[in-house]
Amino acid sequence: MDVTEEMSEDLSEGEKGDPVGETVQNEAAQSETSKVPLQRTISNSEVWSEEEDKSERKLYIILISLHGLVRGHNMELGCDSDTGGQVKYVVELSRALAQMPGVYRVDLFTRQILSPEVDWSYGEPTEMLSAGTGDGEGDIGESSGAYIVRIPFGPRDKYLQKELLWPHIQEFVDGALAHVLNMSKALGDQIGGGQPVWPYVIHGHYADAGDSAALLSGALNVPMVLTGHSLGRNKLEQLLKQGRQSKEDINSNYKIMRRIEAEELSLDAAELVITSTKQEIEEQWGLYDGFDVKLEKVLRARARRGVVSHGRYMPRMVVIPPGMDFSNVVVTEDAPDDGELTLLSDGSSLKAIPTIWSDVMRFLTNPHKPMILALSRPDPKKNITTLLKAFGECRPLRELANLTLIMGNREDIDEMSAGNASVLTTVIKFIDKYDLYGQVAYPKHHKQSDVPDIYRLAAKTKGVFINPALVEPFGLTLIEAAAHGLPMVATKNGGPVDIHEALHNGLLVDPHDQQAISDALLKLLSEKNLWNDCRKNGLKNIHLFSWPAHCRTYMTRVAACRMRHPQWQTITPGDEISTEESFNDSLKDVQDMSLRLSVDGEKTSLNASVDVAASIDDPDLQDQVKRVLNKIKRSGNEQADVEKGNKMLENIPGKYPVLRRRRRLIVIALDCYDSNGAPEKKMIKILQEIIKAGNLDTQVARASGFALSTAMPLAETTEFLRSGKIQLNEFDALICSSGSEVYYPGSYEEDGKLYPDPDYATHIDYRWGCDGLRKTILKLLNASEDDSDKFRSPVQEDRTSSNAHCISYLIKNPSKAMKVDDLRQKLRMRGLRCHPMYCRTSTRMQIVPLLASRAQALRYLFVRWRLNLSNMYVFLGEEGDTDYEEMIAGTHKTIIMKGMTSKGSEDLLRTSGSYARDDIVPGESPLVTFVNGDANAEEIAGAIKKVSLSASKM
Ligand SMILES: O=c1ccn([C@@H]2O[C@H](COP(=O)(O)OP(=O)(O)O[C@H]3O[C@H](CO)[C@@H](O)[C@H](O)[C@H]3O)[C@@H](O)[C@H]2O)c(=O)[nH]1
Ligand SMILES: O=P(O)(O)OC[C@H]1O[C@](O)(CO)[C@@H](O)[C@@H]1O
Repeated sequence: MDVTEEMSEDLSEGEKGDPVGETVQNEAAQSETSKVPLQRTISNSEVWSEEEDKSERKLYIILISLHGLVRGHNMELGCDSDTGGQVKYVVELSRALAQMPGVYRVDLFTRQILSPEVDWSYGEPTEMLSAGTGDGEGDIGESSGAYIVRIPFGPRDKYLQKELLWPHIQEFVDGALAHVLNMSKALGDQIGGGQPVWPYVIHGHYADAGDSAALLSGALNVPMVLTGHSLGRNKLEQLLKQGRQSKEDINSNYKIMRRIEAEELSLDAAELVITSTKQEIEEQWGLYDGFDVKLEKVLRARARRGVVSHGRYMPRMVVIPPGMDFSNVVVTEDAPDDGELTLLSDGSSLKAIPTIWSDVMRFLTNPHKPMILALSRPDPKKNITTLLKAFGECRPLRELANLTLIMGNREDIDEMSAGNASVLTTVIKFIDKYDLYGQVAYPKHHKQSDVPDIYRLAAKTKGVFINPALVEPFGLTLIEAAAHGLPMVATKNGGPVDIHEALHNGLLVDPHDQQAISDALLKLLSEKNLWNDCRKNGLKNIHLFSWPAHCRTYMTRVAACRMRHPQWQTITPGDEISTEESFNDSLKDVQDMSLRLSVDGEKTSLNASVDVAASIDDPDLQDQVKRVLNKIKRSGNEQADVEKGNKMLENIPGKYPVLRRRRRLIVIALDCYDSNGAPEKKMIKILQEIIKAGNLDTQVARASGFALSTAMPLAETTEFLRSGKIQLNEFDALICSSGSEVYYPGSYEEDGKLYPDPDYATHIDYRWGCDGLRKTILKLLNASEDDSDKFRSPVQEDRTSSNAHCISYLIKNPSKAMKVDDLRQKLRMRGLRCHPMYCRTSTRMQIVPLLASRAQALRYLFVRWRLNLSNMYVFLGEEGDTDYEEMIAGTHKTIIMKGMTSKGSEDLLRTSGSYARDDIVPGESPLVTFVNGDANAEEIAGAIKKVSLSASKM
């Protein structure tokens, strides 16, 4: 049964909804033409208002493109599977966004690669792409502009192609988080009046950066945007269709299942998905569990009418095609002449022509013939070999034209990746087979600056650009060709359909149909009028693809997202305070301040107090006083006297977690349970030893804290600790119920009762639809809410373990339980975004919010209390609950205790054919060490030292 039908009782209101996604592309440019039927012109009021934002907003935007071969000058494009159009896209987008009024800084995060295998420029920690335009009042801001920020992660001295980066994503996220916290603070000092300037949006490009952006935006509680560029499900479909590799081989070569899961997670977390074409929404994203065209329509219509959707969400999709950098384009609207080529055939003026022309022409017997140009990475999916066959087997085409293949740069084919090498070998074999010598050019090298000249050469010969890719998500080369007056023949699969609809500059073909390819090329090359029309149309409409127009639409769409950023409800002394002494000094200052207020005017009115607060020089102190006053205001007593504030301030030391004053946190996350899911007694002993180990070194002991991280709820955790006579306040933090609650023993406590951190609750609340989930899970698992029916029901809600952000179930028979992969898929298909997991030796299933987990809880401690992740030491077993893998990697240090856990819950994690643990966790890392489960305090302290040392050598 169709999912929307199945949900009919929830979503019964047969709304019509708008068409899915919206093509609001480049409306500013669009107003210059009325010819483009597929685009909806959005109204001026929807467009980012320059005037308003120039004065009021100073935005900080983060883009992520992960693999690291990204730089602002002489980009290496087309060399391998990492150096594709996305690199150019993100660099040009960063520059263009930084030019937008209201945008202060754009950071493009990528990997720092310090390896002799790649150019030194990829190792520079930062690179300025463009200077800022200041704050709109003529000042150039200190940190404004567009920057590439290179974050080290994974092996420092090795280049890793994008398919191998998956196990290192957690480390990237932590490194990026540290940068964001510093930058937000620095920007706060520069332009935010001392308040942190949080990222306005975090935008992931491609699956890997989407995965990272989901975690980072979740850790910071800011909106996420996604651009897919090229989608895994589509690639898998196409590769299977080609029939050359089995699904297993495709998975092992391309890590395709891990990539697909990353794309699904990105859909779960993103507020907005930017696509380059309409086709990408319907036919590509439509293949994903987490996106359903029909359901998206219904949910959007309901949201517009304010009708509840029972916690179901679909990201908003919007078509905004990329722009182009026109600065290197030289073209005249008139038909080209071949004057420069004539000079060349004289042999007298070689110097007058671009070098790349002679590099191409040396292959050709008659360089005056029209040139069929293909320019792409030598990736099998670009289908260059079918083009070669089409050319080689079509006599009239060979007589009429030459073929030029620009396939990146190469030194030695044997050194290239298997896929790329096989394309090049086949090309050379076909040239030989069809005896195409003198008719096909395939230069070994070209520079980025040569690319415009290559298009110009093809246009001069009245040639044609061809992109025969099996599927092309967008196709930057097609707009580049059009901008140079070169008509196109392009695949009818993917973006070219939209490009053709906008530009009318050529013909579309079935890329699997060799005959159709040669026919289309012949037609376009031989019908002069058609060729001229296509050239003119392309040139006339190319302005539709402009970056400034892209950015205006982009900013409008982002502005419509529900804005979120870290906000603490509870009183927190200023961010600056890092030592106990300075903390106490500041606190005393605030108390003095308050005391003065109350002495000066006993019943000082709140407004008068606010005025006095405003006169305090120190912004942090001022902030603290304001917070207290606001709190009084919120209490509803307009004329509240300041004594009340004093009382609250006096109470701060007792209420305020000591975490901020810690330099090091030892986190114990050992999942040791017996077959009933009860905590094993041996845990007590090991907890005692770890605490002892942490206190052994008296120098660091004072600044060291402990946290316990567990699937158990608070009551059970407390009970267990008591049974071992371990004081609750040995721990600074308790991360309970699989990361759905955080407690600070000794703080947030009233009448001996411990309350969870309310700010954490707000932080993880994103997309949490508790009631909808409860209902759906009962349906999916064929379970019953009725206690009298509980013997028949395969699961039963464990109410004592559930809380506002965790639904816990007892599993009756783990061998029959649905795997996490399956359950998550079914929930996603219904628009329910959450984090399902099994724990306590598969005796419990817990559903927590999408971005809540024990790993994310540690990131929260970093954001909230500035306890740097790299100063955390996490103790784990060799197995654990299904959220355990995410805790192994990251910038924290991990100590794995051997033989501690007899059984985890991993059996219930993945279905067969899914991705593997190696795609989540790095095989070896200097940040991970091992110690025996029966180790004593000295041995444990030794392991802590050992991992610190190996980490310091990274
Ligand atoms: O030898 C080469 C090959 C390519 N390029 C350049 O690299 C870019 C390639 O981009 P594109 O043709 O769009 O293909 P991909 O590399 O596959 O890029 C992916 O990302 C792009 C941006 O989203 C989308 O347009 C594509 O459809 C998608 O496959 C273009 O600027 C080319 O000029 C070179 O400079 N030299
Ligand atoms: O073949 P795939 O894996 O879909 O990758 C293509 C993508 O990879 C890149 O080349 C680099 O990330 C992109 O430019 C492009 O989006």
